[in-house]
Amino acid sequence: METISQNKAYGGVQGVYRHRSATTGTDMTFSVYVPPHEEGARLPVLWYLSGLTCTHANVTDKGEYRRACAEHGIIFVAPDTSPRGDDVPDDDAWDFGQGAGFYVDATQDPWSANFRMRSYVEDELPALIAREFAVADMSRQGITGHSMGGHGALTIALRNPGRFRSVSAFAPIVSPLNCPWGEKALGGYLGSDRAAWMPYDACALIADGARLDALLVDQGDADAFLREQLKPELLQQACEAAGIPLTLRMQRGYDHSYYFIATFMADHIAWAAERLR
Ligand SMILES: N[C@@H](CCC(=O)N[C@@H](CS)C(=O)NCC(=O)O)C(=O)O
Repeated sequence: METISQNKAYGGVQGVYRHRSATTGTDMTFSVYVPPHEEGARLPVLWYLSGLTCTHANVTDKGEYRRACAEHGIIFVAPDTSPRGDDVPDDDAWDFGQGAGFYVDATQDPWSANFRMRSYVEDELPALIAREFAVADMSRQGITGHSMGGHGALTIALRNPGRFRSVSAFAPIVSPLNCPWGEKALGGYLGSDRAAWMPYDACALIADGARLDALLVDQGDADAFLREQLKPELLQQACEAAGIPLTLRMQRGYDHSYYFIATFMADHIAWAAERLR
């Protein structure tokens, strides 16, 4: 692992790191904020998965998470959203290819060689964090994310029961089976057999028996993607039918941007802190 930058912030260290990923076959960049702590302390880890077009840098620059992470003693990890590079397949559209990995392991050519973000985020990066950051207590993990990253957070938590004590999301894609972004991405990465998409659909996973202890979702009602892509009512119905306690907060006047995320970031960190103590 190579250190790209380290800056003191709120008494802790905001770092950006790069490593060679065996999973994606590319270099991958991610950011980690380690709050101030006593020597020898072990701190919980909150994963933040980003949305379409993002790298680690969007939330690192605009997410305003460091003050709350320092207050609660939480490590904040932000991976990239896809493999990148001149040798990596891409698409002209902003919602497919590089910057749009959808946290799936692609099975279709030409994507399957590099686009393995499920395995990267579920397996390789957690192992690297555990190895390189002695302060990280991997028995206390939480996960959150935005939009495509909210979809990633929900599906990864639902597929890995017991791993995340805290789950939340900002304006998540809740059912890729039922929105244009999802149909395009999962169709492209996984092929036309929709049964293969099921492990990547939060609502389908819940209908199939997957459970969460609790879930916090913030959604702006002025989000331009709300009605066509995000459809929180589908998650609400799935959670109601399954008895999953969902706190869905429709936030009046907020859009899809990092101004919205930054406004409610401290609430999500407090939500995680309560469950990661
Ligand atoms: N095409 C627009 C819309 C895509 C969009 O809103 N992406 C969200 C995630 S789904 C985002 O966080 N964009 C980057 C940013 O706001 O910093 C863009 O390129 O930003």
